[in-house]
Amino acid sequence: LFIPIIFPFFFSYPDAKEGALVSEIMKKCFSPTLITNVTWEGFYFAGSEIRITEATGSFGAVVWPSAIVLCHFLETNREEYNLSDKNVIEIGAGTGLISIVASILVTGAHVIATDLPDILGNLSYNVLRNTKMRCKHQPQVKELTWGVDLEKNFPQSDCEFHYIMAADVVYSHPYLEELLITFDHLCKEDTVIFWAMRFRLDKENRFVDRFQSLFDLEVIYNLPSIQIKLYKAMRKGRMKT
Ligand SMILES: C[S@@+](CC[C@H](N)C(=O)[O-])C[C@H]1O[C@@H](n2cnc3c(N)ncnc32)[C@H](O)[C@@H]1O
Repeated sequence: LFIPIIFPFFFSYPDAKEGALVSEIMKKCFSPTLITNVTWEGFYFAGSEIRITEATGSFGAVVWPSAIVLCHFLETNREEYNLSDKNVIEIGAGTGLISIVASILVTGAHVIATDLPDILGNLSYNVLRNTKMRCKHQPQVKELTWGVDLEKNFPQSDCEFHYIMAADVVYSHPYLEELLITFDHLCKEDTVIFWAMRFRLDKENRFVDRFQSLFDLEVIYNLPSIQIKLYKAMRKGRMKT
C-alpha cells in the first residue's frame, strides 16, 4: 500500500484546498502498530475500524488509493446519497473496502462485491471479517468477469441496481471493451455509477471518451496531485442538473 499511496505525491503538488482534501482522505488509513506475521491495512470509515488483509501477486490483492477516495466520498455524502436498503454492486472489488463501507454505513445497503474468480477468496474473507454483526444486510461476494456470462449471472430482468461502484478498474489491461459492456449491462435508467479513476496513460483518457458515448459524467473530486478523479455517471439524459 505504501507505494501506491505515497508515490503519486511526487508527480505534482496540490493547491491548498486539494492538499487538505487529499490529506483528510489519506488519514483514513493506518498500519498495525504491532509487527506480526499477519499483514493487514487498517481504515477508519463509518465509525468503524476496518482491517483489510492484503495478498500478493495480483492487482486485486491490495487496496488502491482510488478506493479510499470513493469511500471518503460515500462517508461524507451519506445524506445526499443515502445507501440505506439500496442495491449496490461493486465491480473489480479487489480487497472489498468499498463494498464493506457501503454495507456498514448508516443502516447499510444490499451489496454485491464482484471480481475475478482468483480474487474471491481474499475478498470474501475481508468482507465477512468486517461486516459480520455490523450491518443490516450481509453483503454477497460473486464472480463477475467483465463481459462474460452477464445475462446468465446478472439477468437484466432481475437486477435493479441503484448504484454501481468501481475504483481503479481502468489501467493497462486488455478488457476495457468488456468493462464498458459490463457497465452498460448493469446500468438501468436511474442507476448512479460512482467511478474513481486513477489516470496513468493516454489509454485511460480514451476510455473516458468511450464511456461518455453511453453515459453522462460529472466530476465530483478532481485530485491531480494523486492523479485521481471521482466521477458520478448516469445514462445519457438522466442526470439531474
Ligand atoms: C487495480 S485493482 C482495483 C481493486 C479495488 N477496486 C481497489 O481500488 O482497491 C483492479 C481490479 O479489477 C479486477 N479485474 C481486472 N480485470 C478484470 C476482469 N476482466 N473482470 C473482472 N475484474 C477484473 C482485478 O482483479 C482487481 O481487483
